[in-house]
Amino acid sequence: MSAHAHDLESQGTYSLYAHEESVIRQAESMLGKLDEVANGVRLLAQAYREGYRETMRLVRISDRMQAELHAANRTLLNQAADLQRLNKALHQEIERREALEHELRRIASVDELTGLHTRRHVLELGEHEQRRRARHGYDLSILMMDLDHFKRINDGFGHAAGDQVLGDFGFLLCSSLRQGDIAGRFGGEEFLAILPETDLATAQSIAERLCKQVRENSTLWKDQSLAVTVSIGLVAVDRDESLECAIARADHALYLAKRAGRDRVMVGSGPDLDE
Ligand SMILES: Nc1nc2c(ncn2[C@@H]2O[C@H](COP(=O)(O)OP(=O)(O)OP(=O)(O)O)[C@@H](O)[C@H]2O)c(=O)[nH]1
Repeated sequence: MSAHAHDLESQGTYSLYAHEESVIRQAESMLGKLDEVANGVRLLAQAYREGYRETMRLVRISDRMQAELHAANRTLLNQAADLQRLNKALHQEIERREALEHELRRIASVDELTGLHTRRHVLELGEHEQRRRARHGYDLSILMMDLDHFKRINDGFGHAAGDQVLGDFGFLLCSSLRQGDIAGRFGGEEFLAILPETDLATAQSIAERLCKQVRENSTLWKDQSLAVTVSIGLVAVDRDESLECAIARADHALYLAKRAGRDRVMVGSGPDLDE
């Protein structure tokens, strides 16, 4: 025993296993470090799990958003197809209305029986002509015509025969006027012609010629020849006179033609002399 060991022993603190204890202490210290490492690994694993959970949450949100976007896209496509269908239907409806409007305008302006302008339309065109003439100062004449004893045609041969006579007169009137003249059916068997750039003398010769043509032509109706004549009242529209006044004067001249025996042309008096 060394003197030092002897001293320690004598003090009662000497350990026989000092070396082993040192090894154990080192091992314990290592175990402590291993614990620290294990704790670190646990923390890392925890962080990894949380990160993974967050990633999965984001993936789920992204999937949901994608599905929603897909659905929204499908809805938009459906809506676009609906809009296209609606647009097509609207176009068809617009076209249908335009055709209807066109047909209504045609019905309102063309007399079915004679192919001439209707009363309303011939008046519109006459007003337009009167305004044009007021600006440019050319002559303007009007003829008011009425088939004579027309009732006899209807009564004797039937309404359809009367319609045929009216149609034939419309055709004759149209073909005896110039391009630019305006002819309309004013009432049942009454007609109005507006002759722009035509003075009274020219209008009179046109009216006389028409009177003669009607007299010389007849309507063929079921192997029968239906003769008819026409009476005509004629005026030259005065400067600043309204179309309405001029028509009233022509109507009065027509009345005088009827009273004088029909089948003739009567020239109306001037607006100042006309009562
Ligand atoms: N067929 C047919 N007849 C019509 C039409 N519109 C009117 N009328 C007839 O025309 C005839 C006109 O007769 P009135 O007004 O007495 O005149 P009118 O027999 O021509 O005798 P005046 O005018 O005096 O020469 C009536 O019988 C009406 O029924 C029509 O669109 N078609």
